[in-house]
Amino acid sequence: MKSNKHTTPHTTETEFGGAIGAACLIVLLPLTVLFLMSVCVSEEGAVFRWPPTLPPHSDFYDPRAVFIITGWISTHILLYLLPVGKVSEGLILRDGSRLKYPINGFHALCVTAVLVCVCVCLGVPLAVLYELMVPLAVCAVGVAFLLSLYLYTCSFWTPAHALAPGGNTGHAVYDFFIGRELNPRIGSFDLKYFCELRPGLIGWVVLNAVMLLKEVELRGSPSVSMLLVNVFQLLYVTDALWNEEAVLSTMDIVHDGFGFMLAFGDLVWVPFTYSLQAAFLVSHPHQLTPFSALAIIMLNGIGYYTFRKSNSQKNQFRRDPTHSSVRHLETIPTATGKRLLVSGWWGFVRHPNYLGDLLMALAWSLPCGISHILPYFYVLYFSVLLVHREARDERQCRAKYGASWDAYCRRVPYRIIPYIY
Ligand SMILES: NC(=O)C1=CN([C@@H]2O[C@H](COP(=O)(O)OP(=O)(O)OC[C@H]3O[C@@H](n4cnc5c(N)ncnc54)[C@H](OP(=O)(O)O)[C@@H]3O)[C@@H](O)[C@H]2O)C=CC1
Ligand SMILES: CC(C)=CCC[C@@H](C)[C@H]1CC=C2C3=C(CC[C@@]21C)[C@@]1(C)CC[C@H](O)C(C)(C)[C@@H]1CC3
Repeated sequence: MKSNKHTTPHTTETEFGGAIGAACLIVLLPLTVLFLMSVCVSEEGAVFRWPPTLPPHSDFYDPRAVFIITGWISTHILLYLLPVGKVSEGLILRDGSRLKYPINGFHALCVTAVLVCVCVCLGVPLAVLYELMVPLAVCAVGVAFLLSLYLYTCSFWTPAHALAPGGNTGHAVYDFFIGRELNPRIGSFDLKYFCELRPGLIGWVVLNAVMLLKEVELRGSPSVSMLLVNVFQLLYVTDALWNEEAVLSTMDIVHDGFGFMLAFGDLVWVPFTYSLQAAFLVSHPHQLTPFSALAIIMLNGIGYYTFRKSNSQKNQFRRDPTHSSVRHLETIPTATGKRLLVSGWWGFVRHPNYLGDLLMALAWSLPCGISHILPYFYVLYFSVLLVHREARDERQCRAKYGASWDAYCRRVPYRIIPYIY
């Protein structure tokens, strides 16, 4: 195969502070995960305490963790390869082709749920994974680094049209971080699509279940707070896998390369930081009053309704604008032939789905009480991620739709939160 090194024009625009920012993030992101997990299990649970309470070095490695992570990823590779469910086509690529993707993530979730139930019934001590959380995270970081090195190296044998628009600056560290290749595959196995929805996302809810089992082991029964966190987050993950096809049109699949940022995000950040609320509740039990439990359930319900309805409305409109559920909506034309919704959910704010997601994020943290900042880490990080994501999407839409996008922004002035942002 011919190397593309000398044939691809380099992108000049960078994000995250360029090569220096990327280098810092490559070091800081894994340290942040380990720091948060260590603080979470400590008695004080204090993020701002200095020096931080860290476990001894010996606690960072356990051979069982290597075995578990290898087994977990292998199981999900097998489930991905099972010929069940339909096969969908992604959006049209620059060379005019369309890739095929198996839509069987929901099956993988169901099989995992059955396996977890069988383990519990057979008395397999799953709660022991709670003690292995830090070595499991260390091992997942190792997998993310190895995978990113593999992706970066292989990208030099990829044709120029298969590279991501933003991951080809020529700065090795930056490109390693952002990802050079858009849709890296081994045969028909799509590495980015697999990582985005399977091992990390399903791993997150399994870790939550482990926390619940640990709580039962320690206190005899699960708390209302723990049940709420588990049910809310399971609903979110089930929704993502039930609507798996919709991920094929997200910017991560369509626009972003697959490098350290997404590999680490999918395999480490999602399972080990999104499960912090449940981990926190094991070491810091919190009693909810029936009224606060009800208020939190309502908040999650409103958030989920906003998130699902707005995502479904846009997906339906993009698939078939003449469908009875969307044809009454007001739209504006664009030069590309596509139209933009200016009424319904997308006439309320420019990102109603982000608003719903943020309301849910708050509902996942509130069951932990308000005595510590740690369970609110997800809300804070997620707000930053969505504001940054909104700005990136805005740039891409302005480039795509020009004056029509400006007209949409005038018509719908608020980005995520009405009258505030
Ligand atoms: N839990 C987590 O960690 C994360 C969750 N998310 C969630 O993922 C979901 C997907 O988010 P994301 O991929 O960022 O983007 P969106 O689903 O918000 O899609 C943005 C795209 O929608 C289209 N669009 C925008 N405005 C309109 C309009 N008025 N009418 C019609 N089409 C419009 C444009 O694409 P086009 O015109 O080309 O169709 C635009 O690029 C969200 O619900 C988000 O909250 C995202 C990141 C992390
Ligand atoms: C700090 C760091 C390394 C950030 C990387 C960002 C990733 C963690 C997120 C980028 C986009 C994501 C999406 C989801 C999870 C988080 C990441 C990977 C998602 C799978 C969550 C479930 C949703 O329903 C979704 C499928 C729409 C969503 C897609 C984007």
